[in-house]
Amino acid sequence: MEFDYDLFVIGGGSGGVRAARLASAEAGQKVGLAEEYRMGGTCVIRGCVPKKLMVYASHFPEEIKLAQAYGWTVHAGSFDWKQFRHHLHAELNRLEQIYTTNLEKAGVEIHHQRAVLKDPHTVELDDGTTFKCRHILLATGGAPSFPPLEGAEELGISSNDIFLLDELPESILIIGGGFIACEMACILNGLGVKTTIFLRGAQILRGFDDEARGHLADHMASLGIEIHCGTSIIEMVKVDSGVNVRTSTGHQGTYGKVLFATGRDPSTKGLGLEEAGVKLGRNGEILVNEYSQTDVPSIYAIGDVTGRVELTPVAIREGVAFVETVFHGRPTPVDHELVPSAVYTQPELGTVGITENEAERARDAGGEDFEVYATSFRPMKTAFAHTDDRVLMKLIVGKESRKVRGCHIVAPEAGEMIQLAGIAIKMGATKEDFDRTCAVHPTMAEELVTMKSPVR
Ligand SMILES: Cc1cc2nc3c(=O)[nH]c(=O)nc-3n(C[C@H](O)[C@H](O)[C@H](O)COP(=O)(O)OP(=O)(O)OC[C@H]3O[C@@H](n4cnc5c(N)ncnc54)[C@H](O)[C@@H]3O)c2cc1C
Ligand SMILES: NC(=O)c1ccc[n+]([C@@H]2O[C@H](COP(=O)([O-])OP(=O)(O)OC[C@H]3O[C@@H](n4cnc5c(N)ncnc54)[C@H](O)[C@@H]3O)[C@@H](O)[C@H]2O)c1
Repeated sequence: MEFDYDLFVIGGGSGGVRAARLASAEAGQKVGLAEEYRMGGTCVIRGCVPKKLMVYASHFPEEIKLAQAYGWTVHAGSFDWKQFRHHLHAELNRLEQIYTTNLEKAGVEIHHQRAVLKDPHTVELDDGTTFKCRHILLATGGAPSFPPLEGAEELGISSNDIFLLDELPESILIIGGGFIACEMACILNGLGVKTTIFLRGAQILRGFDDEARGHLADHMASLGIEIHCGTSIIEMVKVDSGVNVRTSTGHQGTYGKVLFATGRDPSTKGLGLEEAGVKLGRNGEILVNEYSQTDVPSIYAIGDVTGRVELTPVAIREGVAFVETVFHGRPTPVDHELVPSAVYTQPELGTVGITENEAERARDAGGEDFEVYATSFRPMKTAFAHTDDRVLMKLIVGKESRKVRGCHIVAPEAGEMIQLAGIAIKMGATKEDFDRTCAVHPTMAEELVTMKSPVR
């Protein structure tokens, strides 16, 4: 068969862009890529990047309060959302252009339109053009999902909409207790929006270490964020000042906006997967093997659309491993073990490895026993300002192996700290390796190498 492309990538997000660039520039393949919205995908346009810039913006009121305690005569004044949004989008445009230019420089042919599969070797663009492709990589990511509640999509907004708001509401109700719910709650609260969270479960951030979740929830509440656990929304009605909401617990209230942060669905609708014979899992994710290959040998999938670990660095690594496997003849399975991550709340939660609960379950199932080292303290910077802010550092250590199997940090800049702890833990460091590492003083992170006795 004659092919138009050695590789065609559908989706110009974190995973797709990296795979396309490497396959073209390093492996010398003829590569095409289709992006239906904006180059850079979720992370650059409506995820990590604009979110982190909003995190920075939201920190200033607390910093200014601290500055006052340190002797500065400063006042927060007011926040100009429109000015910030203008600057934010100028920055996103700049990044989008860089992504496009880098792909072009690498020799990738970009098609700025939607693409779908026709068969195992054919893609079709929106304008009807078809291409024969030796390999096809699906990197279409995911999109916010709304619960099946009447009015949710019409009256509610998703994280996509936050970055485009004309003005910040006076109040917001956030539904959900995951990454996006907690980050957006801290951001919007920091920017002066009265913020309430409703979540179904008993605590925010299911799946994270229980002690870390409790510590963070307390801190978020102390900042003025109202968190209602065990609460589901059952009715939404549009009113002049926003949306009136009724809950399963009998609560009724009106909020300027209602943000659904209730998870994301893999973007597979109308992609032609059935026609091509690609199989989906229970949550609509594309099923792949350890090399990101689907059941159809010429079709691979990476990133959020595969529902494995939904993080940008993971999508990128899956893209790199795909190119190694398919174009360099070096079969490279993707390593999803011990992926560090951070939730950019106030303060941040950094985590790598197992939680105390997981360690308990593993032990009860006949696995290794474990020790918990933990400390909670008032950090020097904010203690000076007489705030009650506390930091939590926690290590889960294998009792026999002595390996540090989990690390959980709730602290300002925990994302930066967990990146470095993650290296040691990925290398298999033991508690004694941590102990013989000299502290850097005075820092918060020094507690990671000075915890002497297990607390449990
Ligand atoms: C609010 C938010 C904050 C986040 N913060 C972080 C963070 O701090 N750190 C982190 O690691 N991760 C974060 N994430 C997750 C991260 O953004 C994703 O894991 C990552 O973007 C996944 O990359 P991807 O390549 O799989 O897909 P995406 O980046 O979603 O890219 C998929 C692309 O495919 C395009 N597309 C879809 N279908 C088609 C089609 N048929 N034809 C053509 N184009 C198509 C889409 O328009 C999109 O541009 C965040 C996500 C959100 C929503
Ligand atoms: N800092 C980061 O790295 C970062 C930030 C944002 C997002 N992400 C990635 O994006 C993914 C998606 O984030 P997310 O916050 O949308 O998902 P999530 O899975 O973290 O949270 C979804 C929340 O919605 C709740 N929920 C689901 N259905 C519901 C319903 N019908 N009614 C009420 N509540 C419901 C869940 O219980 C959960 O609390 C994350 O898993 C993460 O991998 C990462």
